[in-house]
Amino acid sequence: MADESTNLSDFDDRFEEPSEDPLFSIGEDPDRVDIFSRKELLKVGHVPESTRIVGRDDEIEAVAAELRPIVRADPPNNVMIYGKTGTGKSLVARHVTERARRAAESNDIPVGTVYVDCAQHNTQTRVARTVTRTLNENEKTQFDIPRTGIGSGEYYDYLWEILDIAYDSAIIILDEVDRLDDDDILMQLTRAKESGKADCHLGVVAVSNKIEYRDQLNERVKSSLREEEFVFQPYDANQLREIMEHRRDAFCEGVLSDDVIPLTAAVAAQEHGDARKAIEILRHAGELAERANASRVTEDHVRNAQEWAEVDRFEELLRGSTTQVKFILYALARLSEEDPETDAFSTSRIYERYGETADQTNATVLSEHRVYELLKEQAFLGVVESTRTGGGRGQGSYLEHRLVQDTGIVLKSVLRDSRLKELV
Ligand SMILES: Nc1ncnc2c1ncn2[C@@H]1O[C@H](COP(=O)(O)OP(=O)(O)OP(=O)(O)O)[C@@H](O)[C@H]1O
Repeated sequence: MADESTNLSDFDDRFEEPSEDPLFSIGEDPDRVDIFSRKELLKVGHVPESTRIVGRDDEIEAVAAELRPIVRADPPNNVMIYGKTGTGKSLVARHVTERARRAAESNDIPVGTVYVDCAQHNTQTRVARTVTRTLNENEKTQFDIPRTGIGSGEYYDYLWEILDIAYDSAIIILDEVDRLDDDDILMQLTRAKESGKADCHLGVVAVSNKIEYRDQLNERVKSSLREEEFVFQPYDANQLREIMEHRRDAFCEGVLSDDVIPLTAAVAAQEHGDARKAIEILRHAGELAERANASRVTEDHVRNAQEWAEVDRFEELLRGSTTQVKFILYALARLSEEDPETDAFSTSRIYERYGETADQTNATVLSEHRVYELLKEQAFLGVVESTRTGGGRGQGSYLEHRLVQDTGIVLKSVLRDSRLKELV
């Protein structure tokens, strides 16, 4: 592994000036048209200002009502926001929390706010560390909180002191809260005041796309959380269109063809009304136009960007699957392509094609039974649909399998695996 402290500028310098490196030469193409003017508006994680937030007024008002007491130095209510991915949960949580902080501060009430992505910080220690280090106001507390070497208990000790010294209230957003490996953190935070650990009001805004999350919490956590729940509904095509219209200025004037935003909205609405997907497809369509040196972003760029997004999503679904599983899916995809009249294929037919595929790349060929088991596993994951047929007279019943996703998408995705590339 490379030494962490290796300075890249120490590497052998073959190009005197960075601009001389042909790999990075931008070139002055007189016909080149700029596509983006403020691309950052389409970046994942960008928090748009309030004028760009569309169609969530009721939700913003509802969440704000729970946090409003902090403006009068009263305790806020805890909030739980559920909803499918890309429905604006994190956005609303962050937006309302920030506005609450500003409103309280204009009344001279200091409010601390922290955003924790629990997918990244999924242990009690990591969450406690992030919250403590973010809220630590060094000039007021004189604490220098270590990054490593102490456990959650010590972080909490610091935290309670920081809260007492620096704040009247604090709001902690726990995004993707279902990814936490331990719900004790919720107990610690929601009971801090009543258990006398801190004198500051603490509000938790928890966000999850798993509606069943609450049922998994233990009774003590549930009773201390006593939260207000909100469920965000997916966006329809009109709302998605509005959301993108409000970021149109990410592009240079006149480069978006008229049908680009409506088409992107229609595509994302079919998916399940995911605003993130819509914004990603729009950005990628622009990048494709840029790479092709086109002067406008067109419907074709959107369609290609949509396919790219689907291949990406399918790849995500296969993350962690072995190359053998990809051989099996490749075999099934090829069969479906070669024989479009047939809707589903028996295990033995897939096995035969799989054997040829594995042979071609000199990979180990698994037994038919193992392939059957792997197909059943893929059916469980929703990649394959397996149905039992009656079979003919004298034949027993057997399983037939078909791909759930479009064949082209599956092929593009599995062929990204370097072992399968040689099949092309
Ligand atoms: N109402 C809206 N107005 C403007 N932009 C929005 C709106 N809703 C979502 N977005 C944008 O869509 C993207 C996804 O939103 P967000 O991250 O809030 O979704 P989420 O529901 O938290 O999704 P996940 O569960 O996957 O985290 C962000 O870039 C966000 O800015």
